[in-house]
Amino acid sequence: MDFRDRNRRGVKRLLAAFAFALQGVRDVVTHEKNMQLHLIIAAAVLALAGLLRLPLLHWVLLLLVIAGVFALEMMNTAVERVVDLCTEEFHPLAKRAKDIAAGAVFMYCLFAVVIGIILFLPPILRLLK
Ligand SMILES: Nc1ncnc2c1ncn2[C@@H]1O[C@H](COP(=O)(O)OP(=O)(O)OP(=O)(O)O)[C@@H](O)[C@H]1O
Repeated sequence: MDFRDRNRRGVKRLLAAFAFALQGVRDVVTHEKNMQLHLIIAAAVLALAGLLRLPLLHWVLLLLVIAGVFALEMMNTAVERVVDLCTEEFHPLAKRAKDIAAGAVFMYCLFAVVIGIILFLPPILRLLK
């Protein structure tokens, strides 16, 4: 499929967009260490949720938070790549753009940890009693 072919219509266009999006997912999963770390942590969190038999609503919250981390990490990577494309020189604006994008992931992860504590602490304490 040629990315310059703008004449695709209907299902073909949808399938092409889907294929390009999957290429993006494969790209970050294979090349980005941070994304690989997020995947390992997400797998561990979901395994723990299974062991502790968390209620369905808690599973939904966990999946929302995990999806948010994945999506933000991908947007951060996209910002990094675009900045690298714009300049290979040191530029204060390039630094601000990259650091703000990384800060967005950090902020979200911070709140994800708090949500994790709220969801996991009570069943863990119950188990230890
Ligand atoms: N072109 C640039 N101009 C100014 N500062 C930059 C530039 N590129 C990166 N930086 C800054 O240098 C630091 C390290 O960036 P570096 O490029 O090593 O990692 P990254 O691009 O943020 O992530 P990755 O390692 O995943 O590519 C960050 O604070 C970043 O903002």
